[in-house]
Order: sequence, then structure tokens, then C-alpha cells
Amino acid sequence: MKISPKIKQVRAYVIKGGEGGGGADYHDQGEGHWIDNHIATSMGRYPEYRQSRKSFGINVLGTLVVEIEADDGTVGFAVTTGGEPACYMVEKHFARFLEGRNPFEYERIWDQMYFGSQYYGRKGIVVNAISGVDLALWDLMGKLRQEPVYHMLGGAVRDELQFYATGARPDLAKEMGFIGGKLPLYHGPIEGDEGLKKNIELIADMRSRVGEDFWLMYDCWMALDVNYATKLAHKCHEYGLKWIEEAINPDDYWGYQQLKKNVPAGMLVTTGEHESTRWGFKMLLEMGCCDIIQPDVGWCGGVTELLKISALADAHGALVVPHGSSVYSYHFVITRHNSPFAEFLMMAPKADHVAPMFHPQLLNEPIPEKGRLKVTALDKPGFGVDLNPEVKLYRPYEH
Ligand SMILES: C[C@H](O)[C@H](O)[C@@H](O)[C@@H](O)C(=O)O
Ligand SMILES: [Mg+2]
Repeated sequence: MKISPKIKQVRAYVIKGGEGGGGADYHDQGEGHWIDNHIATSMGRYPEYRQSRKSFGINVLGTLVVEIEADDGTVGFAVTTGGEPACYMVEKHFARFLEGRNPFEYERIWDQMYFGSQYYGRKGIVVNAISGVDLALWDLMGKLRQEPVYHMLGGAVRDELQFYATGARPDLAKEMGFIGGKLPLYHGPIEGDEGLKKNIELIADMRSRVGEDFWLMYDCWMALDVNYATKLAHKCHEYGLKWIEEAINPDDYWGYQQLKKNVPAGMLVTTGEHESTRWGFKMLLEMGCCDIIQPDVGWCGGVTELLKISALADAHGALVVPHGSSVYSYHFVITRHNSPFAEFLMMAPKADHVAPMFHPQLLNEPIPEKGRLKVTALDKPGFGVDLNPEVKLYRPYEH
């Protein structure tokens, strides 16, 4: 029987500098990009932080790159959001649970990373770091087995992925072949009825451009209260809003439970991109907070944890549509019936063409064509992408 190589070394890097760092920190874009143009957030109550999310620090963390090298020289890697703080955790804390171990012991490794950091982690950046290590581990396992990750997750249940697009131009997304368009919400409660009116005018205008059958959604990025979200949902109902996303504070499970009761019949409530682990999603599911959960596989605990989250959601009859995370979610979505479509974040500044999400960090990143991606595009070992050697990596800590 072939003996698996052991893990020789774990390394964690950030990507230094450059306006529009992009990559896993996809909010870190240059001036004029739709993703940072007056999008409503809870910080909007402060006028100085209303125009740009970068102004209050949405891009302070930066990208985390994790490399795991086996003693036969094979290297698995992954990118997510986490920056230098996450590098510290990977190098000074989590590496001890991997080095010298069999890379296929991903359950044991995950368990030790999570419970070893339970006293200071459980959510947020600590679970981002755990996710980065877990994704790199799955990439390494795929490379050692010479199999794409989706083969190790049970194989494809359909021949292609279909995508909705997130961005400022759902009308252009329709022309590109996407099945729907998710708009960012531009005006929050602090802008009163005037702002609410602009939110409604925008969805009305977009509906007139895309016609009746194209999905339209609003992404509220945690900016609202239950009352405002309820009003928004009811006013957008006549324009066929398919779902209202992440309307309130992720910790307000009770608020989501109420919003789910308040929205018009047939409108979906979605959330989860800033939720972590099976326990966080258990709360959302068992309290009846939403119809679709949207974990980010680079933030919720990685593939190992997403497997558990997805099974829980399936048992609750909920869909799992991961937050846009490129290949890291594609290899999962293609293997699950309760993940019937995926998100594609339009990274082009005007949302007018399809561009790779983790650019410039990743090479060979598959992108949808006419809103779809054939499963064969994933048929490379691991996640099937490479680190761009032109992008300078910086290792802030060693161990
Ligand atoms: C478009 C939203 O404001 C976020 O920037 C986006 O990252 C996320 O919420 C999404 O669902 O794509
Ligand atoms: Mg969202």
C-alpha cells in the first residue's frame, strides 16, 4: 500500500502593497470600483465613513496565503482573507498540529486547530486562518492523489455550475448569461426615507432593464435594522426581489427570525457569509432565520467544516450557496444537490465584464462563460490553480 508523505512545513504569507491588492481581499480595489462606491453599511451612521468601506478599514486585513509542503516536495496552498494576524496564528499556533502528520488526517487537524484556539477564536479571523490551512490541506491532498478536490467530496452531481452575478450592473450580467444579478444596497437607514426611495428606484429601474424572469436580489451587508429591512422587502416585492441578503447584524439571530416572518410570502431571506462553523449555522437554521445560508468557505472553517454545515442545512431543507470564493466554493457546489447555483463576484470596476476573482494572486483561475462553468474546467489536481510567481509573498512570522 502506498504510504502518504508527511507534512514537512506550514508557511503563511501576506501579499504586500499595491493599490487594488485584490486577491482574496477583493474589497481592496482602486478608486472608482463599484465595490467601494457608497455601499450601505452600519458605519454609514458616521458621515466620514459613508462613501467608502475602505475608509473604515474593510481592506485592513489583506490576503492570507497558506502553503503546506509535504516531505516529498508536493506543496498545497490556498488564499483567503486574514493578513498578518492570521499569519501569526498559522505559524505560531496551528503549524504544530500539522507538521509531521499525515495530510489526510484533516478531521484530526481541523479539530485540534479549532479546539486549540477555542479560548480565543470560534469565529472571525481565527476561523479564517483555520479555513486557509484547511483549504491548503485539501489542495495538497488533491495534488498527492492527482485528483480535483470535487472528486474527493463525492463527485459532481451535475455537468456544470450556473452562476448569478454580484455587482452594480445586473442588466449587463443578464447580457453575459448569468441567471440573476445581486445589487449592493447603496442607502441605509441613516439616509431616511430619501435613501429608501433611491433604493426602490434602483430596483425598479433594473427590473425595467432586465424584464420579468431575471433574478434580482439586494445585498444589504449587515447595514439594516429589522424595521427598515421589512419596509425595503415589502417595497421591493412589486419589482420581484428574489431575496434580501444579510440585512442585519449577523449576531442578531432573533432579528433574522423576525425578518423571516415579516417579509412578503415567497421572498427569500439569506445570510451567513460572516457566520462561522457548524455551531453558528446550527443557530441560523434551528432558529428559522433564513432560507439560504451563504457560508464563505475561506471564512467558515474551510471545506472540512463546510461539509458539516451543508449536511445540517440539507436536513433543514435549506439551500447552501457559498459566498463568492472562486474555485474554493466551485469544487463544493458541484457536488451538492442543495447547492444548485453559485455566486460570481464581478471584479471588473464597472461590473461590465467577467474577470477572475483572485487576480492577480491566482493563475489558471476558471471563470464562467455565459454564466456557466463546465465541471471539466475543474479537472486538475487539488483546486487546480497556481500562485502567480509575479506576486511577491512576504512571510511576517516563522516558527
Ligand atoms: C456586494 C457586497 O456589498 C459585498 O461586497 C460582497 O462581498 C458580499 O456581500 C457578497 O455577497 O458578494
Ligand atoms: Mg453578501
